[in-house]
Amino acid sequence: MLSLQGEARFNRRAVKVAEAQRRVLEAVQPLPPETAALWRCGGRYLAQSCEATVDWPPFARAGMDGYAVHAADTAQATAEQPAVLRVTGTVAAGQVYAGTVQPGTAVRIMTGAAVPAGADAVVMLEQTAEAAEPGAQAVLVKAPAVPGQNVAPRGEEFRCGAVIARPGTRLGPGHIAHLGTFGYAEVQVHRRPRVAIFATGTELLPVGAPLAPGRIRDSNSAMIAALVESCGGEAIPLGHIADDPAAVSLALEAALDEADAVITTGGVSVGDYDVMAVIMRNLRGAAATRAGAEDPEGAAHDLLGAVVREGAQLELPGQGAVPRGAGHGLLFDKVAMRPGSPTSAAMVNGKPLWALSGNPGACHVGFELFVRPALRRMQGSSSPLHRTVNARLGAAVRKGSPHDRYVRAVLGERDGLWTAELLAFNKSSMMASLPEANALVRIPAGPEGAEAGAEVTALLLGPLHE
Ligand SMILES: Nc1nc2c(c(=O)[nH]1)N[C@H]1C(S)=C(S)[C@@H](COP(=O)(O)OP(=O)(O)OC[C@H]3O[C@@H](n4cnc5c(N)ncnc54)[C@H](O)[C@@H]3O)O[C@H]1N2
Ligand code: MOO
Ligand SMILES: [Mg+2]
Repeated sequence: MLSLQGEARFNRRAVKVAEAQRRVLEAVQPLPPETAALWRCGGRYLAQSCEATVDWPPFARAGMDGYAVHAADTAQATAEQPAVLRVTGTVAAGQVYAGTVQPGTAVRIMTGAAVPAGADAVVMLEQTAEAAEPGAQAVLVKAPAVPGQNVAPRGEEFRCGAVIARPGTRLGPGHIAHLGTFGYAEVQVHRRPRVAIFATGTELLPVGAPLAPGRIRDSNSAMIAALVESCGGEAIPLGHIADDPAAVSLALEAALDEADAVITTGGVSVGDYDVMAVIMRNLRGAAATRAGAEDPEGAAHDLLGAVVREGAQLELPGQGAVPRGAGHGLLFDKVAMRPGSPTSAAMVNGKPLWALSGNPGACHVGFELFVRPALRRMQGSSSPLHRTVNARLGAAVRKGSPHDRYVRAVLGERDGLWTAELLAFNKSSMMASLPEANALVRIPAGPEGAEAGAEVTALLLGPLHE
């Protein structure tokens, strides 16, 4: 069985969270654009610039059902002494009134219809009455109208040519409404990353299996799939694999062939069976190996295959230069944070590979900090990192830590300020607090934790209204 010898397993160098994020974001590229039907574009990232193709509204539009009038005709109107206007026709939404409204006349009009030429105001139906004389075709206006009343002028909201959405914008329902308005039946959006996911761990069982002594179900794979889908990726679940280097290497190669990115969970620490740690370690030397290789793809293949053939006896080059954005090699294999310190990431032939921790809490944090921003970037996002807010801690944190901690929390508003209540059961190995958390709160490294009311940074995990 695979085993890392001596000191070799301990010389991983921790990088800071921001540096690890920078390395991942520099390494990945937006996927090519594709054409998608507008109604399927919610949550997708624009790969084109979109402009208003007409003034909006495109014509002066009635905002009420009532009568289109000359405001001046109604200046003296009261309930007791209404203005009497001759009604010359009706215009429904979608119709265009052929004539011009002359002084002393009115046209009955419906909400959304084009206000006829000549009229400068719409009087709502409730401020009018039918004329008493039968067949008189007249309306009594009981209140004065002012010019422009209940009329949305042409171009009030958008001028033709104005930019309505830029490349990198994540399309929400509001953007979709604009694009529909301006005739974008199809839109150029970045392709969704196809993300293969597999778990390593001999103890793992499929979710549908009964428990057996010492065994647990692979819940991380499904959690990661949900996380991938929540940021626009397409999850390709590949199941779980025993801690067998040959099997894991093969699965990894198949996953890399099939997908744009791969996420694994488990086996990244220093245990005897932590297979992913060895695979990531072998990618450490990738830059050096590749420089001397005639066939870079072949070299990459060897780097994975070497685990199978040679296990821990590999000749491992030193840390060397990290090939940032270069498309192949380790990005980091330790992060100065809790939980998730063994979280690792690499590029393999231009595709990102994340080896997340097996501990569910650490797996979740690793995804949020290093995978979500990158999947956003692969979709062309112009702001891939989490939105953060400054919040006050609801209660003191008594525990110090040598590294920044990312603690699951519920963020809410108290006395007009964001307040973060840290959740119980938020250790790396725990999952009880996962569903409730709407933020990850950063507790800075230090010997003493933090006081109640201390200002902290909270990374928003999802829309707060959900
Ligand atoms: N001697 C040391 N031991 C450990 C260290 C260390 O520095 N020195 N680091 C600890 C830290 S921190 C973490 S985090 C974990 C990381 O463990 P791995 O990423 O190697 O994960 P595993 O060993 O495979 O599993 C850990 C834990 O999670 C459970 N697990 C694994 N996969 C799944 C899954 N798909 N679904 C649900 N649960 C899963 C697994 O059964 C273990 O209980 O290492 C510490 N150890
Ligand atoms: O770094 Mo580990 O994820 O804390 O427990
Ligand atoms: Mg382990």
